[in-house]
Amino acid sequence: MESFVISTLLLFFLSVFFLFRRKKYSDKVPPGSLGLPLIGQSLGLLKAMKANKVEEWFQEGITKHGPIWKTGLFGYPTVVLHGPAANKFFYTCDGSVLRSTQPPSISRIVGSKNIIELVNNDHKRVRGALVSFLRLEVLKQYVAKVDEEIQYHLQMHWVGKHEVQVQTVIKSLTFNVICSLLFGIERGPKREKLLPPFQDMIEGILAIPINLPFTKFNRGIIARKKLVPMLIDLIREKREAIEEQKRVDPHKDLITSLLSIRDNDNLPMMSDEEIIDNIIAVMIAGYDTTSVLLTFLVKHLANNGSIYSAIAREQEEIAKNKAPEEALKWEDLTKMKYTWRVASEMLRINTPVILSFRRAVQDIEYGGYIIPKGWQVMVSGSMTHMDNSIFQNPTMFNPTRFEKNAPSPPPYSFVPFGAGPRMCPGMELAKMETLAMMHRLVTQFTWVLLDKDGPFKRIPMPEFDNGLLVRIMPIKATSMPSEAIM
Ligand code: HEM
Repeated sequence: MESFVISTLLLFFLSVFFLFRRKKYSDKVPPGSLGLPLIGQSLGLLKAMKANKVEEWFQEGITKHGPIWKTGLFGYPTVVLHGPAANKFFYTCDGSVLRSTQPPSISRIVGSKNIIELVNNDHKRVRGALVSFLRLEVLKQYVAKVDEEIQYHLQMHWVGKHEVQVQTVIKSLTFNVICSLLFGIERGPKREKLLPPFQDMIEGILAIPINLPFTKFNRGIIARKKLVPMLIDLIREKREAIEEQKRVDPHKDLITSLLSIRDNDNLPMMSDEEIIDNIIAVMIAGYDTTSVLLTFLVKHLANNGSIYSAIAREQEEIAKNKAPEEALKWEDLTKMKYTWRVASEMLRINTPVILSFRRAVQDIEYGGYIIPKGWQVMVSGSMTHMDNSIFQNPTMFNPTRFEKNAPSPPPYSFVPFGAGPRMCPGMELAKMETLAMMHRLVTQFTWVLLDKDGPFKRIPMPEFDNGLLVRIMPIKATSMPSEAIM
């Protein structure tokens, strides 16, 4: 209760403060209306997200005011920006000008030292440590490990089943890949113990931040308290293994890598607190995003026999040159060019992370306007993805846009993974997981949607009604359908 009262008072004082600053800059801030104090136009945006109409919501603002406009969102006056130049400004601005932010309720669950909260040198240091494991040269050696998790997943959730709730089960796959690859936790009771607090944390992050007993937010805070001792034990075990064995591969898993990495004075690059908050951040950042991409692909392939068949032909060609049980290798993934073009087009048309936020650290001049210090700045990558001056017929699903000889989209117009110093460090892992899963799926199954259009809401990540229910049919080893998938 106490924290609810404090948050309400804080928001009240913030709105009085911003009201005062609005007066100071009233002739220089972008056009638009901040709406009601605190609420602004948050309800309209949330409604548009639920109806999957965020682009329409944006377009309405652009039509009324142009590509730079102001509104009130989630307790803050907000400047909304649109276009590749705006994306460039947003994604490449120094942290001392535009700062990455999360609502305080999120950092309470994820931890105050998580990468999204960090700026300048601290951000560079922690990001460098994460990327030293998540970079392609290191990940390449783990293709077989990811593939092994996928094959186990298919055995557990697909083989012998008639119906599958795709999004629901694929979330368990992304959780298991993270546990295996990033945390080095083998399948079994230890991994299973992590899942309930992790799920409560995710729900807490997405919930209204009211900390009362039995609210989802409260459960998220309690879940963090349960998870942290487990992570402390894990860190202790890994540290002991490094000390005892002396020659432990620093790239054995992400935690071992973060513990092994040293600065120029041979001191640990990250404190244990930073390691904890950032493994939680990576867990959360890599869970929903990749599962959403895979779910959209399954949905699209159910409705589009020719794209399914083209992917299946590419994957069969790869499978033909391997022994039946042989694991996928990095070289196999490099041959999945068409499959990745389809995934890229899916990322364009159904961008998993649709809104990105920053906060102005100082008064900023942009596009002839002032963005006052403390105001929020928001872009939507999806808006440039759907801009018909950049992508012709933007609503048409057309993977040939990403062919080698097709003209590349202008810089900062295709940004499903963001761009600049905060560009997604998990991109290569997401790509690896997506390609390996598509290989295993199309070489073993065909499927049809049981919910006609596979509707979904953004809350804020896309959530499919019924978890995207499909009927699946196994493919006999040698009989690949040549055209449609029934
Ligand atoms: C299809 C899958 C994914 C998509 C579409 C995606 C998208 C994004 C986007 C757009 C950002 C930048 C947000 C901003 O600048 O405001 C981001 C950041 C981030 N992503 Fe991903 N992501 C995906 C998968 C992953 C995975 C698998 C991991 C971890 C293994 C991950 C870890 C992170 C982290 C740690 C950040 C923060 C980076 C920083 O602040 O420097 N992501 N992601």
